[in-house]
Amino acid sequence: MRNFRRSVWFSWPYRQRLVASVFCALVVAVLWSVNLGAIYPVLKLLSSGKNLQQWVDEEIAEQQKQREIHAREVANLNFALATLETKPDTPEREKQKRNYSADLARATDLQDYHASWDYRYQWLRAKVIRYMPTDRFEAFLWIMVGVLVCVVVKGVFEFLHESLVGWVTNRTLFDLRNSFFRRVVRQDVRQLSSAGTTDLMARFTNDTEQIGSGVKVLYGRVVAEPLKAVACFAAACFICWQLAITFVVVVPLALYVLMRVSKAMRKASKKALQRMSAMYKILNETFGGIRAVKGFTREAHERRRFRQANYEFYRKALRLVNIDAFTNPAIEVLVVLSVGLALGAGVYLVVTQNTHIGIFRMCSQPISFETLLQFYVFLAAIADPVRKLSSVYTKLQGAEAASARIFELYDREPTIRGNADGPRLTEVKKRIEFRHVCFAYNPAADAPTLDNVSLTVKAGETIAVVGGNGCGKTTLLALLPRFFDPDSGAVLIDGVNLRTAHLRSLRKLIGVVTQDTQLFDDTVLANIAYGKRGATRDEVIAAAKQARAHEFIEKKEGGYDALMGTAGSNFSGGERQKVALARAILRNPQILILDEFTSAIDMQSEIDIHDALKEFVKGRTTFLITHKLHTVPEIADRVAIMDAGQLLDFGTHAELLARCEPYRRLFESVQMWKTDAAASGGTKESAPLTETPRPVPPTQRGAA
Ligand SMILES: Nc1ncnc2c1ncn2[C@@H]1O[C@H](COP(=O)(O)OP(=O)(O)OP(=O)(O)O)[C@@H](O)[C@H]1O
Repeated sequence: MRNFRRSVWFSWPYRQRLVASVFCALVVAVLWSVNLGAIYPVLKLLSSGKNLQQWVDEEIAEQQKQREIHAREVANLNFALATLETKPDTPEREKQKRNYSADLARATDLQDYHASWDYRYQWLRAKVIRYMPTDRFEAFLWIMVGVLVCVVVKGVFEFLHESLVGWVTNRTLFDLRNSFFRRVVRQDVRQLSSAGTTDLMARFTNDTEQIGSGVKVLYGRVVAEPLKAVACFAAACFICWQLAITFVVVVPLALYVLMRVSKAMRKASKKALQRMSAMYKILNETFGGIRAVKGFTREAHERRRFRQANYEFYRKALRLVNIDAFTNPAIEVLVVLSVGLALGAGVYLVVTQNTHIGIFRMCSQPISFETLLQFYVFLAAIADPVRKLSSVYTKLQGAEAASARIFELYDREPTIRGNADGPRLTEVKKRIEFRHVCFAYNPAADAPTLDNVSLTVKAGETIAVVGGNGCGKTTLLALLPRFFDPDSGAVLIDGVNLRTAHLRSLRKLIGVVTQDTQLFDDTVLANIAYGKRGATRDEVIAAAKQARAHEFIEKKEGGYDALMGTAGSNFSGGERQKVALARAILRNPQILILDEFTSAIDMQSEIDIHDALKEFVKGRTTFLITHKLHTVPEIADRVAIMDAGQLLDFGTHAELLARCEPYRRLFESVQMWKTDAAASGGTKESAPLTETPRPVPPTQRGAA
């Protein structure tokens, strides 16, 4: 339960409310046993043929009579013992002395017992029964009214208890979710992509809900139900503690059963939560990619996948249900066994009117039928809270499994640290340098994604990064904002190793526009303003104009206040890219990374955007990943050509055309493709780089 204890710790700030809830539970427990205790006087009224005053007076007289009898017995035994002391010290005298002493202890005990009951009846007579009507039926009605009042008061305290527990539970979850979010969002890209979005969502929703049920039963039932049981047990002990003790002999067995069940429950809960995560994943993939599903008519395939995941969850959930279902009857059998043991002993005492069972003294005087019945009512009343507690245990185990999943991620320390004391980067003065950089997403399994890449870019340059699919262009530039750190080698800005630099200052220097635009379900205005904290509407509009987005935004119903939909789904791919570009422009970054940012933009807009960019990139260092090589000469100062994680060559367009065979072939093929497209009606907008260039020997590589 270590993990669940950590979840519960989030309630600590609200301990005062918890204490108040425990007080309410205590009042409820006391009133619960008081109500049950009303059975005894009612039985007495019915069975004895006397009113309450007569009954209590008779009881007082009886107790006093018994007390006097035992007091006389004590005096006689004391006298006998004193007489024995005067006789010679023989074994016979010692034996007699022992017998007398035992009798004296018993008689003193009985004298005290009757004295205490005398006192209790006297108290009852003076404080309660004195005010009761002498008519038996009227007295019964009074008792019933008393019970009703107790039930109403109990109801009020029950409500307060539930309400306080509900408040603390929800507040605990609120804080836990916030804290969990804070911890997770700090983690770096590699850690978050390994967890997977849907699994994370499942942990935030389903798992925290499960913890919520655990916390609720902990503060609700785990506190209130034992208090009820304890109150009833105390009342049963008040009647006859020896009989009550026989009730608890089964407790070790019950604890053993609960322990076994808890272990099974914890395992089953963990598996069920994992299956639930898997189901979330399929739902997310299917509905997130619904166009692909429908376009490729894969509904049946998705249905099968979902059915399988759903079936797996159903099986695990069924196991949970079975364990839970087993707990209740098992505990009930044990409770009935305990009640049966205590009741059996009580019935024996009533039937035989004995005070002993074998050598054990069970009570000081024979038990009446009414007393046994009242005793049984208290024991039976313990069964209800105990039964409720048994299901609590299974819930707590579920919460432990969920907490384990939450804290597994919660405790993960980010590998990329903020470097609060590191040098702050405010601008790029001289150069950005990739120095012998090697990187693999999974160093144990994969070949390196980047293999000894060295590249030096002067401040203010625009660099086109080109190469075939999967050659490592995006990965290389992801090292710049430190989405990842190189496995070996270093990335430096003006000689400062980025590993040591102040992370926030570094990221503030950079604006990124990716092909996958990553927009939020908010207004256009909010999406563009995301790039700069506190941006005004005018600034947003100016940025949108530069990104050639203003026109289509104005045409949209709602203009800048139009909602973009989930991941910008209310807008076309090209429009989304223009909004993402406006966001980066608004940030006014020193370093601009444009990763195939015009892949979905039409030819005319692309020409417009390039015109705008020519102005915008002045004074900034810009990296442009592109497959559209025909745009390279007009916008890029130099070109880096990559293949299979290696830098093939680096130089100006003219230099590469002259010395880099793969680049020349690529460029020529793009030119040919463009000419063909123009001849066939010009329907093709731009020429993609389809051919992966062959590596050239290192001697031919351009120096950085
Ligand atoms: N998160 C990831 N985990 C594991 N491997 C990855 C991950 N992202 C990319 N890769 C792999 O790393 C290699 C380089 O990917 P990268 O995205 O850098 O290529 P790219 O040159 O930008 O490709 P493209 O032109 O298609 O965008 C690819 O083989 C890709 O499969």
